[in-house]
Amino acid sequence: MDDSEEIAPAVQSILDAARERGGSGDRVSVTPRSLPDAFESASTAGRTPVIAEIKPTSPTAEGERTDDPVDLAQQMVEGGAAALSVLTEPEHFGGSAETLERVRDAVDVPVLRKDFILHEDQLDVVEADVVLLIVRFLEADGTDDLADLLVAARERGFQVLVETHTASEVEKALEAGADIIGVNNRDLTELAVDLGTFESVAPVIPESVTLIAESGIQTEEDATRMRRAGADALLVGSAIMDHGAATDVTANTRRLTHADTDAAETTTDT
Ligand SMILES: O=P(O)(O)OC[C@@H](O)[C@@H](O)c1c[nH]c2ccccc12
Repeated sequence: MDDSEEIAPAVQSILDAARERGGSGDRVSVTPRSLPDAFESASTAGRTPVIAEIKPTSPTAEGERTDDPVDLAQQMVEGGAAALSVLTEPEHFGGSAETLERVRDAVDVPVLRKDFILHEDQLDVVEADVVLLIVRFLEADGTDDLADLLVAARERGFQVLVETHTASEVEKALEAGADIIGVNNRDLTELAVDLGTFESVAPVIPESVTLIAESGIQTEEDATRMRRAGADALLVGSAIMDHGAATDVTANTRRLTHADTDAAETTTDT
């Protein structure tokens, strides 16, 4: 499938840059901190499982946060984040592998490496507990196959979050053997966010899969809405980082980790 004409120009530019990046050459081998266990212990402790994302900037953000990512990470954990996500994409998100390394050294929670991995050697950049593979971007010519990359990532010890946006992408993720699936509420063709995306896609995903609602979650109501629709965890960036403003990251995180934790169970009763 050739989607190059449909993808937003900002996203195309991210992909073009990603194609150029290689790995370090040395094969990474990691002993990961379990993501499902981290969600489980947050739930047991009465918190909504949240992956808080360190994203200094992005094509849709206004401004850039320049404070120390390690400080931000500690504030997120203090606010009850079950896991962290760190952008390592340098050109459009202000990320780096070094940032992820420093953050992972400073906290005990699992850390997701957020990047645009298109080839196996791009897995060999930095140790992380989880890596992201985006179904949509692995359909283009010249990229590795999703199923092969999933195996390659697991061989290195990584857990894998497979990102989807539609039911047919979920189908592909399941066929490839994904056991942690994210549904991105942000549409990569227009960069518009619609929380209805998660609600419409979630029902096709089996119970056995760890299911994550990604993007566009701003308020406690949004968090509750995603939990009611079946999210085991929420991936939140902008609402916690609050780009451009020196707001309280701990309080921003706490607001969402203390959103209605009964919401996920409520649906199973009805
Ligand atoms: O800032 P938000 O709307 O809370 O979104 C976080 C996260 O879901 C988003 O950054 C994201 C989802 N998938 C991605 C893939 C690459 C880079 C970034 C992303």
